[in-house]
Amino acid sequence: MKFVIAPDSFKGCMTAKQTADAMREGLRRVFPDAEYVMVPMADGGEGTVQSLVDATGGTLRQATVLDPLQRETVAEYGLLGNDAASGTRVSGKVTGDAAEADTTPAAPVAVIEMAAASGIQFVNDETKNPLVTTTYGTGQLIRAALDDGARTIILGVGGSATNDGGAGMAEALGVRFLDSAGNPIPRGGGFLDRLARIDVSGIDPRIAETRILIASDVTNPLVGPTGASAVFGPQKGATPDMVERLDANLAHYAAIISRDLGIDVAHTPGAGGAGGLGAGLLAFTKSTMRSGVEIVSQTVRLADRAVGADYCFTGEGGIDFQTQYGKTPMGVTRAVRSGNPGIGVIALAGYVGEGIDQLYDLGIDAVFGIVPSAMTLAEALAEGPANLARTAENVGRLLALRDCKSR
Ligand SMILES: O=C(O)[C@H](O)CO
Repeated sequence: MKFVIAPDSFKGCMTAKQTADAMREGLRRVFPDAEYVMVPMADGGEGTVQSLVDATGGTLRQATVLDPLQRETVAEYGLLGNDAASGTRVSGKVTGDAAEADTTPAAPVAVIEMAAASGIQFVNDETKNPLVTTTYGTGQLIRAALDDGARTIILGVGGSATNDGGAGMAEALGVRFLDSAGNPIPRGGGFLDRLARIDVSGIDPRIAETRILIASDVTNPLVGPTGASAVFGPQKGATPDMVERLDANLAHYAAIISRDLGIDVAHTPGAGGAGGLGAGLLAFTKSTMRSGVEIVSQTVRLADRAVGADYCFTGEGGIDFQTQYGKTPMGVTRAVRSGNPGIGVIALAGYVGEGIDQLYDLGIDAVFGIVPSAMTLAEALAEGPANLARTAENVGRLLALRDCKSR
């Protein structure tokens, strides 16, 4: 028997690696001699750095950067390791779009979550203010990864405190945003109306050799009623007046980008991710926007690793109808089925919500909740690993029975 174990984290309870370990522990009680292919997963959101570092035997790195309010903080990012896919080095070899730009095959691949430097967790009800928050720290993280030699960067976009169109990120990489007198404008989305000219002559030359894979959590455009400011501004503290001002500023920013760089970012799907960081990345770097779980699946070569497997166990803290929209269990299902159409896919979750029957139609064979009885959230979190292992064991018992009967 061969199992692929490819879950996301159970947020607040277990990392993806701990989740995978608990699943394997349960299955091992039934199938002690089975082969287990361990692939901790993520969808580009929180936990992506940890999962990819764990999946590839990579390293966690730290850099001192500015948080969204321009206070110094230490943020983590990752460099992928060599043992992603059955010992095959991942270095610079993300298949698909990234491979084309991979001018330095031996260069490490970095993984960054923008929220590590510019996330909403850095502000509170008193300090959140998307007029002034900046993605400068995300640019500093990119720089740190370049210093490490990375020329392919997987960048998780989302969970931000910012609405600056990625101008802060670009500034940290050497782009200058100037007013009509030729002076730099202040950082923050509230000041982009002062932008008269963009000067890219000082951009870090390594950016031209670097492919950035944007793993965005949304497909919203930069501006308009479904844009960054209107949809995500309020959660960052924007009042209706501020939303209007921020949206107008991003439209002005997009117009100057179009005039000075010849790139249209106003309406590109995903450009509105993380307060328009998606737009800034598309404008100032060699970036490609992709589904986060697809990027992660390709990076760890999940489809290849599922060849010959009987079952794939995946899962996430919560599973419901939204799982079909780019969440890890769905992405894992697509990836393993592409390499192995006959594989059985079983999803385990802490919470099972409405609409999971849609997932059956999309290829997930069965979904199981792991909580055995009514309990508080604190209890469910504390007992998560044991509950998960027990559920995996019980599903394993069913599989063993089926196996036995079919013989
Ligand atoms: O950071 C944000 O604005 C949201 O997560 C959407 O990307």
